[in-house]
Amino acid sequence: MPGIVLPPFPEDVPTSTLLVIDYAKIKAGDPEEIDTLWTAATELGFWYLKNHGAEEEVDGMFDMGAETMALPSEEKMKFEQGNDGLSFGYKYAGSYMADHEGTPDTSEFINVARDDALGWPTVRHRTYPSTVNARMESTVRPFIRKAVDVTTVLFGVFDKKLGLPEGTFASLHAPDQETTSESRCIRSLQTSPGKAALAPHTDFGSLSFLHNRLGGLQVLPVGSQEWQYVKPLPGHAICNIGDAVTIFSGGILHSNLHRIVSPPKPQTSTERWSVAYFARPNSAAVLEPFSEQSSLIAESAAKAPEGKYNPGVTAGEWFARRIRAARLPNRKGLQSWDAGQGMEWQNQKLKAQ
Ligand SMILES: O=C(O)CCC(=O)C(=O)O
Ligand SMILES: [Fe+2]
Repeated sequence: MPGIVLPPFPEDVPTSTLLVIDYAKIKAGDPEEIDTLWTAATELGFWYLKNHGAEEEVDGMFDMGAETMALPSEEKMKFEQGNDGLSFGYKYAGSYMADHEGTPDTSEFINVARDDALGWPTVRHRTYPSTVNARMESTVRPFIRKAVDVTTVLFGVFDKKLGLPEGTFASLHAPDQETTSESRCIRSLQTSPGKAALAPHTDFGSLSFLHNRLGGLQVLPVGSQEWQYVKPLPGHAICNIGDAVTIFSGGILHSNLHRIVSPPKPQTSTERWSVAYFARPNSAAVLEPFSEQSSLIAESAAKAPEGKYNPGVTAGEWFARRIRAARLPNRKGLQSWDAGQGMEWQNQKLKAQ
């Protein structure tokens, strides 16, 4: 959104200090930068990423999101995700639960499957609104390609640090394998004070590459009782670890709880938009620690309570279960809320209320 001056992020709200990682240095193999990335990925599980080289594509994605959300509701609803565990397509605000009481969320999404964007014009999963199709080649595919490159480089660091054979994580995110990986544009509508626009959750997949212009994203660091804002920094992406990578690493890499609330004053009445890419494992990959390939992982997994990192499902099944459980029309009381929130939720449930 070039040219639009946004109100500043305030100085007087609790704010998380994320480490800043220089992607150019990571790519060049800088050992100090790699160590800082490792600290970020194993402690908070969130970090800023600068010099990622995707700014132009990200701007295009914000435009695509705005064009799509401006379509008449009945047009968007032709591409709605439904209640069967699919996340590609349009999600209307109010289709997810924002809390355990079943309050409707206030975030609207347009998600495009990696496989549909890379395979365009062949339809691999589903079709999309005209505004997405019009930008599939000029915007969506280039953004997804950049995001795939960035996440692949970061996965390479995780292979090395975890003592895994080179290419382990890359082959779990192979371009020729079916995946739930997707791009997302979000419009979050204002909520009443104290209510989330998107419920507390850990991300389902492997690694998220997020772009914010306004505040509203909050993290709940382990051991903290207080939600902390993540301040958007121009040109910096926000990256975070998802549950699948926590499982594969036997808990070494950390997926942290986060949520969206209304932007803090003086940003509150400005409409909030985000753009993201979610790298997720091949749908057929079984979610379990790579204990046989790495003694570090074996050691860490052995310390965890029985079954914690062995959900006994594939990445595709895990993902569909969580999406189904997040949908308000599928609500069956507290149980379905819990099932939708992910791994960290099980540990920090009480704190997050
Ligand atoms: O909009 C944001 O800042 C975060 C979105 C998010 O957490 C998600 O879509 O999983
Ligand atoms: Fe998230």
